[in-house]
Amino acid sequence: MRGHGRPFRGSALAALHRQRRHDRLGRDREGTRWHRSGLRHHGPSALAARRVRCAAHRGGPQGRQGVSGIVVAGAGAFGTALALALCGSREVMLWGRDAAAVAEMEQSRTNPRLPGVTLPPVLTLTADPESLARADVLLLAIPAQSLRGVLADHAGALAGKPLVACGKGIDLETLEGPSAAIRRVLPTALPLVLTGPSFAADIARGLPTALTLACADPEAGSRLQALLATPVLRLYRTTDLVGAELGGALKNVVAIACGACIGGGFGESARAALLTRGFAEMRRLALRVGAEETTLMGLSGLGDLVLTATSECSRNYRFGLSLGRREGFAAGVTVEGAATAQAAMRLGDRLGLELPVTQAVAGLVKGQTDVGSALRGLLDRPLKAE
Ligand SMILES: NC(=O)C1=CN([C@@H]2O[C@H](COP(=O)(O)OP(=O)(O)OC[C@H]3O[C@@H](n4cnc5c(N)ncnc54)[C@H](O)[C@@H]3O)[C@@H](O)[C@H]2O)C=CC1
Ligand SMILES: O=C(CO)COP(=O)(O)O
Repeated sequence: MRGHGRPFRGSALAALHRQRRHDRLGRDREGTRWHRSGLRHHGPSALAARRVRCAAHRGGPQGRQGVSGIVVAGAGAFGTALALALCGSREVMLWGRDAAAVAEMEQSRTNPRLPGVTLPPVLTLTADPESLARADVLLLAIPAQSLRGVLADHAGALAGKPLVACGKGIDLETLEGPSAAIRRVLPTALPLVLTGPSFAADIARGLPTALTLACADPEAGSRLQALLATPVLRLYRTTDLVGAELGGALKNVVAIACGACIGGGFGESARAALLTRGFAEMRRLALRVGAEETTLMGLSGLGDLVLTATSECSRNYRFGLSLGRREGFAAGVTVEGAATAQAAMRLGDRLGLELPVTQAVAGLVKGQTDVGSALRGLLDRPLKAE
């Protein structure tokens, strides 16, 4: 049973201690030490890493004082789902930029982007930017092309804190992922990435989900893992930020290709080929910019690709379907793969990499080609070793 509807009873500290005990057992089995004084990470975000430790110790009392431990920024489908998943046992606030939309959510206790889901009273909603300043840890469920702007607009509130990027895309201007955006705009913050196969609707309903949490500082990563995991939201940690965020970003491009393939009537065998060759491209690009193979093979890469490129619950896949069927697509729906296809193309060009599936998607999105021509272009490529 999930904790929705259970009032927060100031038990965040106790919950955290339980989690840490649990985590310590796991780490002992792995042969690593939990108790370690000092920080391994001595970069500009060392202060933020220290904050993680302090937040872990202060979670309960802070909650009782009404100072939010965790703020989820971005009251769309994913931000709302994450806030719902965490709010049963922790002090969580969901922040949205649009005061009218937040007021409507507060009044109806629903989010139109998550039909059929009720927001429990324990989940606090706000449009007040001051709430960002009071957070110990922030989850940023913001689309990739807006992230840098949000970081800059709220720099004073976010500087020096652990910032968990939950969006999946590559910035069209900088050709960087969310962790680099955080480092670029807020060098004193501690960037983390939360990514992996997870539809907001599934998380919001409390269905079991496993995600990757990436943090360059292993100790801070462990603490955030303990803070953000729930009985049904299982987090695996890695220090490979680049691999985690690129897997999450690039799978959206391949999902558009797979949707277009089915929408155009080219069949499931062709989709399997696109998924596999698309994954080869994801791997080629990600490894070139420093990602680790194991990350690409894990939840944030292959895992999320399999989910997104085969399910009509995915907006990227559905967008691809509409391209294949030559239908329109609803405006205002977040389709990260559209911009990320262009960004990945530019990155590939800069690095001298061949990314034919990405190129086809970029052409489709821009209306420069149709699905039939794009597929023929892929089939006509010179025969080569796999
Ligand atoms: N919906 C899903 O199943 C999942 C989504 N994600 C990722 O999460 C990110 C957000 O997606 P969703 O929440 O689904 O999209 P959404 O379209 O439901 O919501 C996006 C939210 O971002 C907010 N936003 C946009 N620009 C903003 C800005 N400048 N300042 C403040 N807020 C801003 C919007 O107001 C909106 O509330 C995307 O990168 C997506 O790939 C990741 C995993 C699952
Ligand atoms: O990232 C997702 C699933 O892991 C959500 O996919 P869409 O953005 O395509 O809906």
